[in-house]
Formats: sequence, structure tokens, C-alpha cells
Amino acid sequence: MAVQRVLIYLLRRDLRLSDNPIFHEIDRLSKQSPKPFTHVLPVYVFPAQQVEVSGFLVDVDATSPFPEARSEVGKFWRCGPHRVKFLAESVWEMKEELEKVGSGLLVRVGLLGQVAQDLLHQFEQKQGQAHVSAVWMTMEEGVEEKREEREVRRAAERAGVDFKLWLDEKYFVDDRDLPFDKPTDLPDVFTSYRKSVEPLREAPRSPLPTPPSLLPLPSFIPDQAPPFAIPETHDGLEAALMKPLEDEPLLSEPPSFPPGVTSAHPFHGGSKEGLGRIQNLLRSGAMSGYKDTRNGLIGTDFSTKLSAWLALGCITARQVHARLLDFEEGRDEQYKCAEGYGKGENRGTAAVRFEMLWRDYMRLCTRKFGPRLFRLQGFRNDASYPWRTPGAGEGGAEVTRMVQRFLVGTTGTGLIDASQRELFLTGYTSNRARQNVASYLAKHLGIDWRIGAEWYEANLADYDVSNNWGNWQYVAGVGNDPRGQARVFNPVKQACDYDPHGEYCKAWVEELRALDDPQEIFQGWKVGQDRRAELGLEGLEMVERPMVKIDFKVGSRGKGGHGGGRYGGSSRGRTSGGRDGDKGRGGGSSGRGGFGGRGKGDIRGRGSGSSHKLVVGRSRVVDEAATRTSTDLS
Ligand SMILES: Cc1cc2nc3c(=O)[nH]c(=O)nc-3n(C[C@H](O)[C@H](O)[C@H](O)COP(=O)(O)OP(=O)(O)OC[C@H]3O[C@@H](n4cnc5c(N)ncnc54)[C@H](O)[C@@H]3O)c2cc1C
Repeated sequence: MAVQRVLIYLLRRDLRLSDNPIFHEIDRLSKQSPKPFTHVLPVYVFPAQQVEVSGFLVDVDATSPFPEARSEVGKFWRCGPHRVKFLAESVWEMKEELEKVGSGLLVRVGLLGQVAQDLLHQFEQKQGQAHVSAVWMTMEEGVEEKREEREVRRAAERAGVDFKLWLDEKYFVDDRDLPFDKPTDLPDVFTSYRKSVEPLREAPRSPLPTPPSLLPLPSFIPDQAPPFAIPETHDGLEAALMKPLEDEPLLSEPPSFPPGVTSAHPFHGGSKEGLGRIQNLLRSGAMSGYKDTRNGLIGTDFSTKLSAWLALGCITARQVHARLLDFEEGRDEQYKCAEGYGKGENRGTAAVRFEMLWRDYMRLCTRKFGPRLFRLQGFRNDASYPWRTPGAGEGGAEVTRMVQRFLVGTTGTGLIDASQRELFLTGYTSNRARQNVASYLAKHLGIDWRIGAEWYEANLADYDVSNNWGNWQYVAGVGNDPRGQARVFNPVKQACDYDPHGEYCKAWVEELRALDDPQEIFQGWKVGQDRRAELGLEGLEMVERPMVKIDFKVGSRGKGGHGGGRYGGSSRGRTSGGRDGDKGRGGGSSGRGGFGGRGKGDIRGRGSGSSHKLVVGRSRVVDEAATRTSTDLS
């Protein structure tokens, strides 16, 4: 029997068959004679430093050889239940899709470099039967991801096997079309970058076709290294990934899912649902209305909700763009009943392209600044802010307690508490809410913004290293925001603008449902002592001891309108100006278990009792003046 020439393809955040440069190339090469490879082994590795893999242990006595996948500052699980589920679904669908085209997917756990080394070693033992000709994978940004690439390269070199790092073509503007050569040439202001690649509608390349079939798996399939075992079903896989998170939940006393509320992100992982979502948005008209609804808070359709599929590479930005073009040019009859069909680019479709360019930009910033993405001083390398840190130092205990309340959503500021509970319970919260939460932690509380970024990493279904850490930096004032520390969101004013009747806050913060006056919903502490018992608010820490009292006169606003359905459903967000280009863009570890594990995740907790005015960065006190600043900016 002829020796099989095997290509190993290590999948990462490129979990799709269509518009995938590696599968496309495999398909092309398989038509050549002689073929460079006779067999292909696609492999997905759950990376042990990012995803907790102890749930795959088979032997009860076995101890995981890997440290727990916990964040650096807060010690949170790095990949919480919502992303675990979305990821498991995406990986499993990838496996099934590959099986349909004559291939398959090998699922493994461990450190990518070690797994690669182990696979290559096992193949070496089978010299007469199969020979690995090459290892391919796509390139990612991020410190860990780069380390993984170096380790896989080294493993391949040691085994005398070719290694190739591919560009993952999942972004809007292809790297090969960037108007600069070196990462350091990326402008530090988004607008300058945007202008350099405009017109956006002409910028992306066309998606690559889906291979109709693939070369088969090799006849020898290497084993998973002990002490782990890989489940053979999707349910088994998800259960193994969930186990450590269930044994030690992110919060010991989590908020419960409030009655009558539906998730704004009820979606599942995998390309099929992602691509279907783009079509639904176009058919329903939601894509065309996006510019006007994107600052909404309630429902599935105020924004695209494409982020989680984009983050894992289940879909690509240029697939979104291609479908927008089909709609705009009137080339796809399925959209013909939707407003704007065949009428060219509209405000909504243009705005979606604009946001996808932000995603590109954040990724390019990671490439430019490397490890500074994760540093407290940020891209700006600004060490001037007196960040407050939890832990043993002076005032550290109070900060620890504040962080616990921030995580469970009992701060006393309605919008922040609603968003934090929504995030924890559903794995999603809107961009508007994210901006406010980040600004609240970093600027109103002056607390180390990395704790917030880590909490988002743990909870977001759509976590993306560049988007998350880049946006946190941006809002915290240490990233690539030309306005830096001057940009502050007043979450009370923002609630008035984007949740004028308090529907969103009441949906997620059940304790506030007895209230009608938005002024009280957004700032529970404004409810008079005499009414607290009657309204069931007596003894609530968030009402009696808000972490900060952020003033804003509700009556002074009055934009009116709000997002439709009560507590969720498929309503669209309210129409509101929001930002315009760059202008309004806003916008000490506690040991194992971190804050959530030990915290009294109490809705009616005792708390530190401290309620204080805002202390931020350079001793700025956010008051009426800052409120005005916030009004101007967002
Ligand atoms: C503090 C903070 C943390 C964030 N963390 C993440 C994260 O981990 N992963 C993530 O994908 N996005 C993150 N974002 C960006 C943004 O909030 C989400 O992309 C968006 O809310 C996802 O919902 P959507 O798909 O409906 O977005 P839409 O409004 O429909 O936007 C379409 C797409 O454009 C991209 N996009 C939109 N806004 C941004 C932005 N500000 N920066 C970069 N790309 C953007 C996303 O890929 C999104 O899917 C963060 C924003 C903030 C302020």
C-alpha cells in the first residue's frame, strides 16, 4: 500500500467550510496531479490556557497536567458557560459539515504546540503507513496566539515537516490590500485608517467558494494523550467543557433569570445559523434599519448579533458584505420584498460595513501594540491614572467589595446593574450598555479596567481578544481614543436617552419593577425612605448604599420613543442619534475563585455600606459639568 501523504490542518477561529482559504487551497491542490497530499487531517484543539479542560479527565484520580484556565487579575474562568456552549456548537457543526464532504474533524484538548508535537510523534511511529507532509494553520493576533504559532512551528521543524501560517481571510479588508506595509504604520486614529481604505463598499475581496468535497482522513488517527478522553457526541463534549464551570461557578450567588424576559442573543454556534442570520436581517429589513436602531438595548434585531459567529470565524465579514451587495444590487430574489431592495447602499448597510471596519481596526491595533493590549497603561502607555486595585493594600478590601457588587449587578445604578445581569445570564449585552459599563468601572469608580475586560472575557459569547481588550482600553481612556480620559458616559443620562421608560432596567433588575418613575429606576437611592418598605426595596444594598450617586435630572431630556416589546422578544431598539463616526464613539487578585467565587452575590447583601461621590483618574469628580461633557460626546 502506498504511503499516505498527510496534511494536518489545525483549525482555530476559522470554523467554517465556506470562504476558508485553507479548505479552498486543499480543494485546488486535490485536483492537481500528482497531488502534494493524499489525505487531510483537520484538527480542533480546545486550548488549555483559554478553556478549562479538566472536564475531559477520565480517571477520577487523574489530575490535570494543566493549570486552570483563569484570568490574571480577577482569577475568573476565562471561558464561561455561554461561550463554551457557542464554541462546542460551532466545533461540532464543523465536524458534521466536514463529514458531509468526505472528511472529518479530530477534537483534542491541550496546549496547541504540545498537541501538534504529539500528533507528529504518533505519525512518526507509522512511517510505513502515513507520512505528515505539512502542518497548516491560520494566523491570529494576541500574545498567546502568537506563542501557539511559534510552538507549532517549532514542533513541525523538529519533526522535519513543512509549516505554513495562513492569513485567515475573515476580516473586511484583506491584509494584502492594506495601504501600508508595517503594522507600526497603522494610524492611531480610526478615522484616518478608515479614510485610507475607503470607499468601504469597494474594499472587500469576494468570498471563496465552498469545496464540494475534500480529501479523506488518513487511515491512521492518533490518540488523545492521557489523562484525557474526548467524548464522541456533542452533548458529551459540551458536558465535559461545562463540568468545571458547574463545579465552581463564576458567581457563588448569581442573579436569577427574571421572569418574562427573553435573551437578546438566543443564537447557536456554527456557520449555518450565522449565514442564515444575515439573510434574515436582510429579509426583515433590520439590516437597512440598523443605523437607526443600533443603540437599542432590548430584543434580537436592534443590531445584527453577528459578533459571536464573526469572532469564531463561523462567518466572515466579506460574506456579510457579499450578501449586502446582493441585496443592494437586487441580485437575490429572497430579499425582494424588503424595503430598499435593489436601491444600492443605504444608511443601514453602510453602517454595518462601518462597524465591521472597526473590528478590523481593533485587530490591527493588537498587531501594532502586541502585549500592550493587556497592560493597565494601555496602548498609550499612560501611567498617570491612580487606578484603584482590589486586594490587600490600602483600601483594597473596599475595592474588592465594590468589584463583587459590580459583577453581580448590585451597584445601585440601574443601567449598569441591568447590563451586568444580562451579560451574566445570557452572554450578551449591547454595545451601548458595554460602553456604559466600561466607563462606569474605569471612570466613575476608577477601578483597574482589566478586571472588567476579564469579566467580559469570561461571560461574552462573542468574546474576541482584540475587540474586547481594545474596546475596554478605548473607553478606559488608555487606548486609541483621541479623546482619552475626557470621554465619560453618564449612565443615568444614557439610560434616559436609550431606555426612557426604564423597560430595559426593569427587565433585568427585577427588584425595580414596582417603580414607574425613570428617575427612581435609574437611581434607586432616590426612592424616599417612606416608600421603600411598601415597594419591597427596604434593605436592598443597591438602594440603600449605592456605590456612587451619579446625578442627572431626568426631566431635562425627552427624546421620547423606546424599543418595543416588553422585556425582550424581537423588538427593535429605539431610534436615537448615537455616535456619528468617531465623534460620539464611546463611545490585586483575590486568589483562586476571584471575586465572584467568594462574593456575597447578594441582591440583598450587607455590603461595605460605602456610598461615595465619584472619584476618577486625575481626581476628577463627575458632576453636572461632567454630565454635560457626556451629553456632548455620546
Ligand atoms: C467594553 C467593550 C467590550 C467589547 N467586547 C467585544 C468582544 O469581546 N467581542 C466583540 O465582537 N465585540 C466587542 N465589543 C464591540 C461591540 O460591542 C460588539 O461587537 C457588538 O455589541 C456585538 O453585537 P452585534 O453583533 O449586534 O453588533 P453590531 O452593532 O450589529 O455590529 C456589527 C459587527 O461589527 C463589529 N463591531 C461593532 N461594534 C464594534 C466595536 N465597537 N468594536 C469592534 N467591532 C465592532 C462586530 O463584529 C459586530 O458583530 C465590545 C465593546 C465594548 C464597548
